[in-house]
Amino acid sequence: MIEVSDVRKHFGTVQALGGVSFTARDGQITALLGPNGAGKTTLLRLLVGLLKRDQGSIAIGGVDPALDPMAVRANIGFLTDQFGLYERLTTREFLSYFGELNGMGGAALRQRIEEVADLLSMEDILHRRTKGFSQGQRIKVALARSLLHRPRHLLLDEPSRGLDVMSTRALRHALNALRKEGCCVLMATHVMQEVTHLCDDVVVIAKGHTVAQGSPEELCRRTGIANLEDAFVSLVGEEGIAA
Ligand SMILES: Nc1ncnc2c1ncn2[C@@H]1O[C@H](COP(=O)(O)OP(=O)(O)OP(=O)(O)O)[C@@H](O)[C@H]1O
Repeated sequence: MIEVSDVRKHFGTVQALGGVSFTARDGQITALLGPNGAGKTTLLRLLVGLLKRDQGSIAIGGVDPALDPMAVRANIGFLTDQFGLYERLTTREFLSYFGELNGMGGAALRQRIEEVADLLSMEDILHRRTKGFSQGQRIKVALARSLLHRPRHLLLDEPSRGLDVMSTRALRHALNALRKEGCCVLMATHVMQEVTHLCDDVVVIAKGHTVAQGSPEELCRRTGIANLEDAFVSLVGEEGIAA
């Protein structure tokens, strides 16, 4: 479970987060929905301990990433927009390397790489060097890396960008499987269709503040608007859109 309470963060005079609070539960996929500049990436970076908050509290599986970042990272998979691939390595070599960094090895690691490749439908690129990979292939490798150590929490920053229809379906299938295993998935996204079809819960943020939290159906009911995209625009308001 991820618990966030009144988290604030400034970069100099820029307020990135001015008070974000929500809970993301185990066995659920929670969407982080907000206009450009709302603070989604900043929040994810705070959650994994890459940034330090100015104020508020964060607990990932009960642990504060500011106090024990290593314990939190052992329990978290993080997909950012920086994939950090090593282009001279094949996908399998890259995953082996990061598996070993996470204390895995031998037959167990080899088997886990096959499992993750199967989950993400990426068997065809396991033997290839990552140099020249398409955007979708790069995302798959980075996602595979974040899943190798079976994290209980998965943080994804716009995971479906650049994915074709088949890869998007493979991603959805993988996220559904992780949800069934009880994983807590938090996903920043702009794709309303993905939120409607995949997410149990939605946290709406605008200008660094939580605006609403609820299932897609609840948000539609609350706003009296049948379509999630229109409900989102109504919750955020014209002010948030211009942020
Ligand atoms: N390192 C930084 N230095 C200065 N300002 C920053 C920094 N990182 C983020 N910001 C600012 O904080 C605010 C939130 O940015 P953030 O990247 O978290 O938004 P986002 O919701 O992820 O946006 P997008 O959907 O466009 O990716 C923005 O105004 C951004 O310019």
